[in-house]
Amino acid sequence: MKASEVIANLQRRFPNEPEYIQAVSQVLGTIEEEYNKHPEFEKANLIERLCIPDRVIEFRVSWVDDKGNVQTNMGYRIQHNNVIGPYKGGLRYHKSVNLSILKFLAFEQTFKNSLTTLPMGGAKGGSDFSPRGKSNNEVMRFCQAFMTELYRHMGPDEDVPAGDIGVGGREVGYLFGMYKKLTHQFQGVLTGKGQEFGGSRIRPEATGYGNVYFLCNMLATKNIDIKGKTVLVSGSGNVAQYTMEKLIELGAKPVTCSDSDGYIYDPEGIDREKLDYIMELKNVERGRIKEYAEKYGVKYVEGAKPWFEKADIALPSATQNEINEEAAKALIANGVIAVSEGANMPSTPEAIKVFQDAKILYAPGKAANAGGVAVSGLEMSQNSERLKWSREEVDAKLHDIMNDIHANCVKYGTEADGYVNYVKGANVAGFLKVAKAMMAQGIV
Ligand SMILES: NC(=O)C1=CN([C@@H]2O[C@H](COP(=O)(O)OP(=O)(O)OC[C@H]3O[C@@H](n4cnc5c(N)ncnc54)[C@H](O)[C@@H]3O)[C@@H](O)[C@H]2O)C=CC1
Ligand SMILES: O=C(O)CCC(=O)C(=O)O
Repeated sequence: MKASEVIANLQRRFPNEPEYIQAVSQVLGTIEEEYNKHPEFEKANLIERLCIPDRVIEFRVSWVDDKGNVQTNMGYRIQHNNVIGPYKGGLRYHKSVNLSILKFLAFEQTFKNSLTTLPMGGAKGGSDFSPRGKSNNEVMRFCQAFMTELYRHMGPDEDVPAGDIGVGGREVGYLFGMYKKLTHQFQGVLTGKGQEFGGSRIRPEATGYGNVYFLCNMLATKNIDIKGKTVLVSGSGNVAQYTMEKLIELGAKPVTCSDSDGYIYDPEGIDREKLDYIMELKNVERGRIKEYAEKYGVKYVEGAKPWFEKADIALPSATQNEINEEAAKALIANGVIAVSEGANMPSTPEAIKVFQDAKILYAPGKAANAGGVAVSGLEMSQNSERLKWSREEVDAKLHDIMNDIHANCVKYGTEADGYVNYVKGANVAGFLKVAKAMMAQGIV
């Protein structure tokens, strides 16, 4: 396989899908050498079958807003690969959602899920519907309309969606209710469910906690303690909130967080009380992060990202391509020692190069944020056995999984000079498991 030729071919076939091509390019560039050690892969044209999703489902969603107007949105589900388990991955509701973004996310999910050690294939879905500014009733009607199409493609052994940007506990609840109504089945077909109806303990916390556990593993390779470190966090949604919670618990100091309008900088640190305020503001009142700055009298920067502030560590937890080359250079110039991605693909290829050239600790999302889907996998296990595990049990398993992913990155990513290329490590480890399963299952 020649990575550049495969990428050029995909670019020709999918000319309007830049995020998808970006994600594929990142992976192919790092697995090429390993792939070419296996002539049987090339003979089976494994790479093309792995890059192109198994299935793309696209549908119209019609719903009625509070004023009685009929609205339409697009709905999608990308079932990327199910060789190691049922399709699994979140749903994103955001006005920017399109095929390119969902195809990149589904592709990444396949490798991420492989890394978790659990039997889950990769998928992603969502809609260009934005819950922002909508009433609860509008969100409910939209979720119900979305499910009237999606339910045909789901099942506990077929495809198990969950949350992502714009889809949290509220949306998962409405989606689950409609699935149950349509099918008469109470099944583990969605994860991130409420604690009262089959949700796993620690699932809401898992992505953020898992990212901090992964970060601690990276720091440990340099004998660095997280205690006392200042941290730039972006986003203020699910991942950002529980990232900050774990940082505070471990004695680190988050000093920024953001939303799509801007970021706040609190040099004293966001403590437990201030985090409770953010959770209330974002999860209940659905307000803007600017209000934090007004309440606590700190700096708010409109229309900007937090990467130009000084800190020891950066944990991007908002969205794709939120750190560009210029921001990466600023982070390095300001002395950042580690970047660990809570979001999916938040760093551009140019930014990643800056981090790796500077030889800082840098973890890609598919390794560092895999704790969320891992606990989703544990939720599926609990649903299957009709049991609910304790917080301690789930957290211990999450710890083990993040340790295992870190060890695999070190195994496959350590370079001749001892530097751990976590991108290569994660991609090769994730790839090998999927590739071996594909070979065993024939050309299907
Ligand atoms: N929820 C989960 O379990 C997992 C989420 N992720 C990734 O983490 C990231 C955040 O997801 P969640 O916290 O679940 O979503 P969320 O909807 O709870 O929060 C998203 C946050 O990002 C901000 N944001 C969204 N688009 C933005 C933009 N264009 N510019 C600046 N800020 C923007 C929002 O204002 C919000 O604060 C996404 O990249 C998602 O794919 C990754 C693994 C699992
Ligand atoms: O929990 C899940 O199934 C999906 C999580 C997710 O969307 C992600 O890992 O990006």
